[in-house]
Formats: sequence, structure tokens, C-alpha cells
Amino acid sequence: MKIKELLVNVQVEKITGDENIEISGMVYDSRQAKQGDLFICIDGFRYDGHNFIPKAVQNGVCAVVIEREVDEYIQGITYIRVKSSREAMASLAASFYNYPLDKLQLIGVTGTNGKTTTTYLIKSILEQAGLKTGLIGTIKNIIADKTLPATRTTPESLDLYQLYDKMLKEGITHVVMEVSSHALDLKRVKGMEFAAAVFTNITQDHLDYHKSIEEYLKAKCSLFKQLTDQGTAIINIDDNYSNQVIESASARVISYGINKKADLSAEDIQLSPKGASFLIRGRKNIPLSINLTGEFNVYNTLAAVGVAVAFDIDDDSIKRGLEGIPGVAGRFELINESQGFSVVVDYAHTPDGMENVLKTALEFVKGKIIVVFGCGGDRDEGKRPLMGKMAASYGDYAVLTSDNPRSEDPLTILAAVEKGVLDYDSETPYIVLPDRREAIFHAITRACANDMVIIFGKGHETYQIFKDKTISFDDREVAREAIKEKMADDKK
Ligand SMILES: CC(=O)N[C@H]1[C@@H](OP(=O)(O)OP(=O)(O)OC[C@H]2O[C@@H](n3ccc(=O)[nH]c3=O)[C@H](O)[C@@H]2O)O[C@H](CO)[C@@H](O)[C@@H]1O[C@H](C)C(=O)N[C@@H](C)C(=O)N[C@H](CCC(=O)O)C(=O)O
Ligand SMILES: Nc1ncnc2c1ncn2[C@@H]1O[C@H](COP(=O)(O)OP(=O)(O)OP(=O)(O)O)[C@@H](O)[C@H]1O
Ligand SMILES: N[C@H](CCC[C@H](N)C(=O)O)C(=O)O
Ligand SMILES: [Mg+2]
Repeated sequence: MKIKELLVNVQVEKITGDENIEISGMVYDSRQAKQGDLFICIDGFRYDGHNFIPKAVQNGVCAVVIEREVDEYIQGITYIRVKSSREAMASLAASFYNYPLDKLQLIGVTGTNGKTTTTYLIKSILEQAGLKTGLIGTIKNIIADKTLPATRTTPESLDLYQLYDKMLKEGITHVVMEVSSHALDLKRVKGMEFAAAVFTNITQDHLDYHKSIEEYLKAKCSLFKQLTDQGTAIINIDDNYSNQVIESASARVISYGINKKADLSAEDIQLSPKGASFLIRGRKNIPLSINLTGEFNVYNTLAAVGVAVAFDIDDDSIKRGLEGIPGVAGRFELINESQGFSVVVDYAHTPDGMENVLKTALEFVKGKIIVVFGCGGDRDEGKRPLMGKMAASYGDYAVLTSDNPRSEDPLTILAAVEKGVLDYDSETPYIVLPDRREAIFHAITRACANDMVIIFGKGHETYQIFKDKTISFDDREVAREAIKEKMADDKK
């Protein structure tokens, strides 16, 4: 494709060099550049992509997109200067892949918690209705029967278009994706129009990035300005910020909730460790028995039903779709080795997520609740004491441990968490064990009949990120090992 043709929807400030040259691919990372590629320079948080132009040229790129003047203009290379490289990337990718979104129905899910779960529920309903649905999100990206690894919740615009293109080639008609606040702020979904957008909730997280809850909310709200004219906003009316989200919606709204009057609500909610049963009321009246527990999953279900209403899906498909899901990996996943106590691996990594799960556990756990958790390094520091407070207020015993310390010292993170435990309630017994394996073994060794050990924070993750290395680590595998060892010891 000629550069000139690619630039139709891009606001170009200046072109230096030949705009008639052909490009064969696009990249935003010099390390991935190949012969004939266009390299898009992004001025990032750690590096400035403009500094890697010589490296990209060495790797064969014939053109670059820049957003500032550079010291040296290499001969034979076409330079396209734009106002914003990230915005230009989204437009360039759309035209490079020949506008796949013209033929796909896009459904976006945003909110602090519940995005992954809700996307799986939506996919399941749409597929029961016979609609071929692709999925993009935290755990993995799914295209028909293929799965592709996910490195982030919402990929960069270029990677998104690559996925849409693949999906279209596989006959997919609907795409359900998580849209993180980072993605909205960093223009990863710039220019993409959504047929439906879901707002799950906003609670404390990511204030390292957004700096204030208002900025965080503003990023989330922007998704609802990207709805098509016939699109639908599906909004959790019980959330404190729902009004602001509704105000920003450029299309019709379907509300859902349990406490306030809503278009879709739930009644007669019964929870057990294995699932929940309830009646959907309002725009749909459907009795349901799902394999996901907790009131928060009733909310996620209502959100998915809202999308089904938007697409005019029949009740049978909705029921089969929701009841057919066995659970979502690492979300309240029960680890069962026939031990006499329960072990749960859950991805809660915010105070609100923890509170929801702990409140759910209190509904049916007869013994003690033992909580194993930590907080991510290089992430919102404000949530650390708050998560400590949740463990102290709902747990009977807390094991504070590492959860992806990244560039930080694990003990510094744990000191902030410990402060939350102590400030809330100095009576709750706890121990600090930075080694996560040791922490999980310790918790499981202490569990007695009818207790529940809840291991928070890493869910489906299969790694632990430290300053200098990333190691393989899977809470579910380690928990199984610990249970088996305890059962063998108990027999002795
Ligand atoms: C805050 C954030 O999102 N940062 C993302 C951002 O980083 P950055 O702008 O700082 O990029 P950078 O590393 O400084 O590099 C600048 C540019 O130089 C390029 N480069 C760099 C080195 C080199 O040798 N050659 C080269 O060309 C890079 O490819 C990039 O284009 O752009 C990078 C490239 O696209 C991303 O990898 C990086 O995500 C990092 C890994 C990250 O951790 N992001 C998290 C916070 C995130 O996005 N999370 C959300 C929400 C999670 C949730 O709650 O669900 C998500 O959607 O996953
Ligand atoms: N609707 C909800 N409200 C509050 N907490 C929830 C909700 N749904 C799930 N959770 C909790 O949050 C955890 C993460 O859920 P999920 O992966 O669906 O959220 P997410 O928004 O995709 O998270 P991420 O931001 O990491 O992508 C779950 O393990 C559970 O503890
Ligand atoms: N998407 C979230 C996931 C956090 C999961 C937790 N294990 C951590 O590493 O903090 C983030 O990147 O903030
Ligand atoms: Mg997610």
C-alpha cells in the first residue's frame, strides 16, 4: 500500500521524502521492524520512540511517523510529521487493514472491576444466539477456536486492528473487548465505534496513572462518546458515578442494578460457594442458576443481559449462554482436592474487589476466613492500606505476601499494606511472608475443617514479576501442592 493512500484520514503537519513509496507493514517498536515497514515513533513513559529511528532503519523501515522534528533526516526515508503519533497510529492501522470495523459489531466493557468476567458472559450469550464472537481481554484473545496470548487488557490500536482483521477472516461478526482506562487515555481505541458499551463500576485503582478519581472517571466516560448512533450504553445504575457516565453517553441507555430502580434488576438472590441463583426482572424476566458466585457476579450477569437486550437476543439463548459458563479462570476459582476446607483463587486486586469477595464468603463460610494477598509494585500506592483494611475487617487471619513487586522492594509494599491492617484493627492476627509460595503453604497448613483460604490478586496469572526477573508462578498449582502435602501430613 502506498503511504499517500494510508494517510487519507490522518492530519499530517509535514511530509519529508517520497509519499508514493509502498509500505508492507507497520510497527511502533523498532525491535519488531522489518523490511518495508512504516515505524510509528511514540514518545512514551520510559523511552522516546524517536530515538530508535536509526535502529528501525537498520532493520529495513522505509518510512517513519514522528510528532516532533528529529536531529537527523536519514536519506531515502520518508518522514511524516503528525500532531499525535498515538492518534495517527489508530487511523493508519484502520486504513492499512481496510477498515475491518465496518463489518464488525464492537462491544466494549469498561469499569474498575468485572470487565473480564462480563466479556466472557457476553461472548457466551452471543454464541448461543449463533453469532460468531471474538474476545479481547486480560486473560487471552480468542478468535474462533484459536487463542492468542494477551500482554495487556487492551492492546495498542495497531495490535487491535491486526486482531480485528484476523477475526474478520475467520468469519467473526461480533467482538467483545475489555476497554481499560489506560487504553482510553492512550488513544488505543481512538476512532473505533462501539455498537454497545458497558460500564461496570468505578472504585479506587490506577491513581498512580490517572492522578485523581475525576481523571479516571473522565477516561472511562470517553468510551460512551464512541457509540454508534444506534448504539446502546449499558450502565450499572447502583454505582456512585453512574450519572456522569449516563450524561456522557451519546446513545440510548439500558440501566441495570439491584438497589435502585433499573431497566434490568435481580431478585431472590441465593449464593453458594459454587454459584448463584436469582430471577432477572424488568426488560427480561428469566430465572437463572449460574456457576459464578457473589452479588458482584449478579451485577456482571445483568450487564451481559443488557448487551443481549441491545442485540435483541432471545431468552433461551441468554439462559443457555449464562448457565453454560463453568466459571472464569482465576475468578473465585475453587481448588478442590477433596480437602475438608475450601481454597479459592481470585483476581481481586482492588479494595472493592476484595470486599465483594470477602462479603460473599461470609455468607456461607462456617469456619474461619484466611486471606493471602499482596499489592502490585509500580501500581496505585493508595490502595495498599485499603486492601490491608479489607483483610483485617473481613478476615480472621491474614497472610501478607508479594504480588508482582515489579521495580519496587517487596518489603516496602508490604509495610504499606501492614499499616492498613494495623490502623483498621490491631486485633486481627497476621503474618508477613514475602515469599508467595511460603505464604500459600502457611495459610493452607493452618486451615481447619470448614475454613476458607482465599488467595487474592493473581488469579489466572502464571508468573511473578520482580525487579530483576520474572519467574513462573501459578497460585492454583501451588495451592494444589500445599493441599496435597497437608493431606499427606494429616494422614501420618
Ligand atoms: C502506562 C502504559 O500503559 N504504558 C504503555 C506505554 O508505555 P510507554 O509509552 O511508556 O512506552 P515506552 O516503553 O516508554 O516506549 C516508547 C516507545 O518506544 C518504543 N521502543 C522502545 C524500546 C526500543 O528499543 N524500541 C522502541 O521502538 C516502544 O515500543 C514505544 O512505542 O506504551 C508501551 C508500548 O505500547 C506499553 O508497553 C506500556 O504498557 C506497560 C507495559 C503497562 O504496564 N501498561 C499497563 C499499566 C496497562 O496498560 N494496563 C492497562 C489496564 C490494566 C487493567 O486494569 O485491566 C491495560 O490495558 O493493560
Ligand atoms: N462487578 C464486580 N464488582 C466488584 N468486584 C468484582 C466484580 N466482578 C469481579 N470482581 C472482582 O474483581 C476480580 C477481577 O474480576 P475481572 O477480572 O472480571 O475484572 P477486570 O475488570 O477485568 O480486572 P482487570 O482490571 O484486571 O482487567 C474478581 O476476581 C473479583 O474478585
Ligand atoms: N490489570 C491490573 C492487574 C493487577 C494484577 C495484580 N496481580 C498486580 O500485578 O498488581 C494492573 O495491571 O494493574
Ligand atoms: Mg480484565
